[in-house]
Amino acid sequence: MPSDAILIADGVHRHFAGVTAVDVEHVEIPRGRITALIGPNGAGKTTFFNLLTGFDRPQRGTWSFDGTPVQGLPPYRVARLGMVRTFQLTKVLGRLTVLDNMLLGSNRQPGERLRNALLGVVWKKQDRTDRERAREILARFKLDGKADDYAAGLSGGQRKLLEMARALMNEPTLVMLDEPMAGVNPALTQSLLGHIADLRERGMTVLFVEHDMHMVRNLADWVVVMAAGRIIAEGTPESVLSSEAVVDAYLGAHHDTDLRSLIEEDA
Ligand SMILES: Nc1ncnc2c1ncn2[C@@H]1O[C@H](COP(=O)(O)OP(=O)(O)OP(=O)(O)O)[C@@H](O)[C@H]1O
Repeated sequence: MPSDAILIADGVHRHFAGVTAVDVEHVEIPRGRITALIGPNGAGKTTFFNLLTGFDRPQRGTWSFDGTPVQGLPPYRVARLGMVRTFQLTKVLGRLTVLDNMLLGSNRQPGERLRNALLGVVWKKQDRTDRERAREILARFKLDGKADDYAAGLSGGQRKLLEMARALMNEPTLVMLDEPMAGVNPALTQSLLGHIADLRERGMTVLFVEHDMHMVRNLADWVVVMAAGRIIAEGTPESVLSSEAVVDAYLGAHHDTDLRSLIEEDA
């Protein structure tokens, strides 16, 4: 599918003391689409996310985002280019308010904030713009009523929503979500699905890691499968989920998602 790729990675290799975590020869993520990165536990999905976004360094490999080489850049510079990610375990700060968590997502650096604070009027204008944007996004995620509450009081699902909302403060073009549904109760699942689909409607590209095959089926335009660090298959959800290699990769790892029954459901 990727005739127009927003992210292209080549020869990315990361090992930890003899264990190969990531060994990706080549992968492309299509622009403006939702791509699911799936694979059994320990396949290397989170490590690959960490490498791409500068939170970890590979032993070798190159990748580019929107034509710009990104390898070697620290996370904040990757984010400034428009490539943002969320974490499997949310990094929401409980002792800050929901609104302050959002302001931390703004791509202004603390130093920049300080410098601008000394400039008075300029800072006030930028701060007001950031706050307006934060409230606007919170309203979209139905968290505006909680803007002044401590984030510690949010449920697990609301934290996931807040983390996604915060990622949007940077006006990203690529949003990478690491297991957005993990720990989310069924009441919020539908709303999260809607928010992810909405990102695509707004022209963003989404790459998400997920174990829930119903979600992959419902949401993804394209699926990339990892096993033992390598990309073993890619294609549309229908073709990938009926591939024997994919089923073997999951069942071989005794994965809890019963892919075989999902496939039989379709037959
Ligand atoms: N910091 C680390 N030190 C040592 N080994 C690591 C480290 N991070 C990851 N690994 C190893 O790398 C491999 C890939 O792990 P990773 O967490 O990327 O897989 P994953 O596909 O995200 O798994 P899951 O679906 O369970 O989150 C595993 O064997 C893991 O034990």
